[in-house]
Amino acid sequence: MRSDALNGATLLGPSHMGSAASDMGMTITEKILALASGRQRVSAGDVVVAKVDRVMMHDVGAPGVWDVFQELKSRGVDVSRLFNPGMIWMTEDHFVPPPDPKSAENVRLMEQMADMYGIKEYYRFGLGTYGVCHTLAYEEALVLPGQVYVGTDSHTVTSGALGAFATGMGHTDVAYILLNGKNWFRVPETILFRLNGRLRDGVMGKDVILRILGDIGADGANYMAMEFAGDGVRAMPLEDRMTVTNMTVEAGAKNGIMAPDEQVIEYYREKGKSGFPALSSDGDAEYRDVHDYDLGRLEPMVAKPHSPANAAELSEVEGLEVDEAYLGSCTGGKYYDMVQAARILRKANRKAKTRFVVVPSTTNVYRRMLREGLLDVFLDAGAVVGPPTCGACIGGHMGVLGPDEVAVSSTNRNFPGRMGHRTSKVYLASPATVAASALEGRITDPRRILGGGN
Ligand SMILES: CC(C)[C@@](O)(CC(=O)O)C(=O)O
Ligand code: SF4
Repeated sequence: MRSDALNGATLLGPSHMGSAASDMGMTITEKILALASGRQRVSAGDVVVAKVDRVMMHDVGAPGVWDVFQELKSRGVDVSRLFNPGMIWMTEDHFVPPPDPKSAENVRLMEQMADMYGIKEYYRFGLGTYGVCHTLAYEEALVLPGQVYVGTDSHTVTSGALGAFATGMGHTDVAYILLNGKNWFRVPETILFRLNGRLRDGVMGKDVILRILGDIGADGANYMAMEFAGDGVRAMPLEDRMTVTNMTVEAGAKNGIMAPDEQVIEYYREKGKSGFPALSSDGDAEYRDVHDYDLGRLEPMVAKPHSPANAAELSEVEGLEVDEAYLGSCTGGKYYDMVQAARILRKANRKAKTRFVVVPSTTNVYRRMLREGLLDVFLDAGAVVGPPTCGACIGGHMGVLGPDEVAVSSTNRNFPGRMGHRTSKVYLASPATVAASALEGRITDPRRILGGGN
C-alpha cells in the first residue's frame, strides 16, 4: 500500500481511494494535482499530498492564522519559522481603511506577521498598490497557470480563470501549509460547462454564472471542480472570465477552472512571466457531468434574495425599485466591470435616480479610471466613489444597507444581512445591470440604454 504519512495520518493511494487508476485521460484539475503530488496520474477521489505553490492571506484571514499559530505554539509546535515566506503574499482589503478599532488592530497584526516571518509581498492601504485580493492576484500576476494556490478566502477560486488550481481554505489548513509547504487534497470530480457562442452586448460573465447557479443550485457542485471551456470562454475578456470562476464557490465547488489560452499566455508574457505549464484537459478526460450553454441566447440575469442561486431572468423583476446600486467587489469591481458600467452611463448621459456607490477593487483600477476619465463619468452620474476595499459586499462599510432597503449589487452574496441590516434585500446582477438600474432607480435591462433592445 503506497501511503504518504502526513503528520501521523496515513493517506491511501488511488488503489484504496476512489476509482482505480484507469487509462482514461485527465482533466486539467487532475493534471495540476498530479504534478503537485509527484504522480504520473491521479483520479477523482484519490487523496494526495500536494506541494502548494502560493498562499494568500488578507486582513480577516491573517489574524485567524495567527490564532492557530498561538494554539499550536501552546502545544509545543515550533511556529517561529515558515516553510517558505516567498510563497506567501498578503493584502489589506476587507476592512480598510479601517472603519473601527478592531479592523485597525487586524492590520497591525498583519504588519507584525510580515516583519516576524519576512513576508515581503505585502500590499498595504495608504502605502501604494493594494486592493481586493482576487483582483490584485490577477493584476500583479501573483499566481501562475498550473500552480496550486490557496487563500484564506472562499473566493480564491477566482484565479482558476487563469489556469491555476485555486481554492480557499480555513485558517488551520493555511497554518499547516505555511509550516509545511504542502497539504492533503482529495482530487475533485469535474463538471464541464461548455460555453458556446458569444455574449450579446449588455450581457456579461456575471449573467453566465448566475444562470449556471440557478440551473445547478447552491449545492450543485459540492466539492467538485467546475471547468469551463468552449469558444464562449475564448471570446470572453480575462476579467469577465474571472467573474465566472469567482462564483463557483456559490455552488459549493472546490475550484473553478479554465485552461489557459493564448489570451492568458500573452497576458502573463506582458507581465514578464513565462515558463509555466499551460495545461488543458484531455479529450477523453472523465467528467461527472457536462452542460452546454449557448451564450448568444443568454439573457441578463439576477439572483433574488437571499441566495446567489435564486436566479431569474432580469425580465422577471424588471422595474423593481431599488434604494441603492452598488458597483464593487472582487466579482464586479474590476476594471472591465467599471468600463462596462461607464458605457451605460455615457450612453444615457444623465444622473442616477438612486443612491449609487462605486468601489473600485484595487488602486490599479482606481488609477485607470482616473486616467481614462471614468471617475468623472461616475461622479457626473451622481455616484460616490470610495477607496478600494471589500466594503459593503460584506456589510463592512462604504454603503451598507438600512432596514428594509433594497439594493442591486455587482457582488456575489445576498444572504440575509450580508450587505447591512438583516431586513435588507440584495439582488445580485452584472455591472451593466447595476449601472442601468442606478440610472432608472429600478432594476433595468442594460440593453434598454445600450439600444440593443430585447
Ligand atoms: C472572508 C469572507 C468575508 C469572504 O471574503 C470570503 C469567505 O467566505 O471566505 C466573504 O466574501 O464572505
Ligand atoms: S469583495 Fe466580497 S466576496 Fe470578494 S473577497 Fe471581499 S468580501 Fe469576499
